[in-house]
Amino acid sequence: MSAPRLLGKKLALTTILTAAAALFVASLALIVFQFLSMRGVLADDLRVQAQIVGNNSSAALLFNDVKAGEETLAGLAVSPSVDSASIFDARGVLLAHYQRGTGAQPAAPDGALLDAGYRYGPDVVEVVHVVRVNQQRVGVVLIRATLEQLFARLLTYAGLTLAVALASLALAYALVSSMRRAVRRAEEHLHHLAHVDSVTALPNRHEYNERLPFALERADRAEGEVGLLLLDLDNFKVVNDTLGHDSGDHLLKLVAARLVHTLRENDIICRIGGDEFVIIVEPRETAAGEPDEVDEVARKILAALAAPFQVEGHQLHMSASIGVAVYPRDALDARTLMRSADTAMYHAKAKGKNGFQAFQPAMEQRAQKRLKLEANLRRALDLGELELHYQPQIDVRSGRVVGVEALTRWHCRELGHVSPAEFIPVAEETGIIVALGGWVLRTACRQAAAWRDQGLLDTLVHVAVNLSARQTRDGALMDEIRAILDETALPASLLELEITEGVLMENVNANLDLLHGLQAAGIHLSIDDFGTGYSSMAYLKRFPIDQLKIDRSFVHDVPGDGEAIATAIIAMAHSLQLSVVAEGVETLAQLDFLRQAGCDIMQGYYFARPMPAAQLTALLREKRSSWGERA
Ligand SMILES: Nc1nc2c(ncn2[C@@H]2O[C@@H]3COP(=O)(O)O[C@H]4[C@@H](O)[C@H](n5cnc6c(=O)[nH]c(N)nc65)O[C@@H]4COP(=O)(O)O[C@H]3[C@H]2O)c(=O)[nH]1
Repeated sequence: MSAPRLLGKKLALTTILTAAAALFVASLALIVFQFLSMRGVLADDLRVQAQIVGNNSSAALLFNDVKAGEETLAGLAVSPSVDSASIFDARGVLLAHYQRGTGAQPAAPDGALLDAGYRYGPDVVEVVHVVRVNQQRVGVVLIRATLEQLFARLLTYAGLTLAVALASLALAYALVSSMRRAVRRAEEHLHHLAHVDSVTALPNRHEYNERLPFALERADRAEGEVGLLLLDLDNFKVVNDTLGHDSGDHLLKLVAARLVHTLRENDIICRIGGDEFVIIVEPRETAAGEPDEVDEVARKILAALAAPFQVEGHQLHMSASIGVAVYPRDALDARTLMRSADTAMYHAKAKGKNGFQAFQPAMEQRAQKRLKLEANLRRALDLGELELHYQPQIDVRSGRVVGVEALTRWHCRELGHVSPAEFIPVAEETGIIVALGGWVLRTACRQAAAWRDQGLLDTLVHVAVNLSARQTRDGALMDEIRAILDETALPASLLELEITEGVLMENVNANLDLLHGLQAAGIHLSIDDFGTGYSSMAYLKRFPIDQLKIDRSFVHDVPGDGEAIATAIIAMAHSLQLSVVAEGVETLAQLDFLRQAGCDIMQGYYFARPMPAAQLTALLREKRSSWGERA
């Protein structure tokens, strides 16, 4: 039995014992009081009877009439408590006597009794009455009553009192016990709510916070280790957003059940929030050469999650990213251990998800670097450190510039030149992208409007701007774009928005609404990095898009391994009446292959690198139609 329960039981017992003692003392006082009052009533009654006998026996005393005296006393036979009664004359000589049953004849009352008029013995009451005629004492009546009957009644009374006391004690005990049970149930329920996750029935973050230090203490005593695995489901948000929260919860339950089924009983599995789980593993000692047990657990989990989940009629493929940190190797306390696992998890995500990463100290340095980058990025806009460069897109058939892609450049005072591939993801995670994306849109539209005003857009049909995932989720995006187009007076048809295939597929339904809204506004839509986001023809048909951009990685591999994919993408795009842009074209061989495969537009270092607006303005002024040659 647990210590608080034992204490609770002891407390209840003490309460009951105290109540019993109080009841006992109260009952005893009641009984004594009852005894005294009953004895008082009896004495009063005897006094009245003695007076009556005295009044009736004055003649007998005056005439020494024994018979008359005895007749008077005989009347007392009706009083069951009267044991004996006697009449003495003035000299103290017995005149008449009445005795119930057998008993010794009493002596004449002594002076003390005569003075007091009554006397209590252990089991008798004696009452005397002095008989006077004309103020002369002619005799004394002595009545003696036994207390036996009073005791018998007192016994019944005490029995009743005891029975009532015991019954109330039993009732009190039953009440206290049922109250204790109710309180215990309430406590257990509260404990359950506070420590157990209501969706998966796994221990929650609170419980995790309590259990991890214990595991670390055990490891200290046994000079062992504790592995902490931080697991984050990949793209769980997509399930929540597309199938609804009930399906999301259902999936979490299934994931939890699979974890429980896969792991050992003494591994502690907790859900610490959203789609995050932690597993505390206390590994056995592994011999040299044996695989690390904690890493093995991570592999087992990934394998277990690989099979699809059936959620309300849908077959869902889930994966997870796991960060692993080991105490005391990677951290010396619970908080740092969690931070290390988190850093490792972040790296697992960055490495393409569906994998695990064990913590390495270098990761911490990278995390510090990232923090520095974030702090600088927050100031970049205000300090005017950002600039847009523009990279031309060339129509393969006409050799003219038909578009430019706006790409952000950041020259940080502290960190020097930082690549957008590095800072855009940070801007995404921190939300800075909302302000940054707005600035890019406004600057690109302003520049395009300026080129238009200068008559430089005769061949240029679009200025392309990248939209990040966070921006697509921003409900205010449509209004912001409209406001920017109004402000810069740029026709919507000159603006092209590029959304990566991965972002588009993250939340198909919400993005469909957004794309329809953008299309209705007359904005050109292009899918960036196509071929990497697993979208199917069925999805593509549903999206109101104008153009696909073949991902750089495939272009890099043509001629060669990328040929089949590039050809397939071009064929598929054309069958859907979409134009195709190949990005990252660096060589003549790539250009030739893509031209022959039917690619419409190309972009890459072969033609021109991204350049500042002024430089592109000069190039546009030349109105060159020979972009097909090198820039
Ligand atoms: N190796 C090679 N690379 C070429 C060639 N031609 C162009 N590139 C580079 O390829 C990237 C094309 O942009 P992206 O796919 O949209 O990929 C972009 C885009 O996803 C993101 N990004 C850049 N600017 C912005 C922005 O303003 N907003 C958002 N949301 N993302 C941006 O950062 C990514 C990287 O941008 P950059 O470093 O400017 O890199 C650019 C560009 O400089 C080539 O022939 N060879």
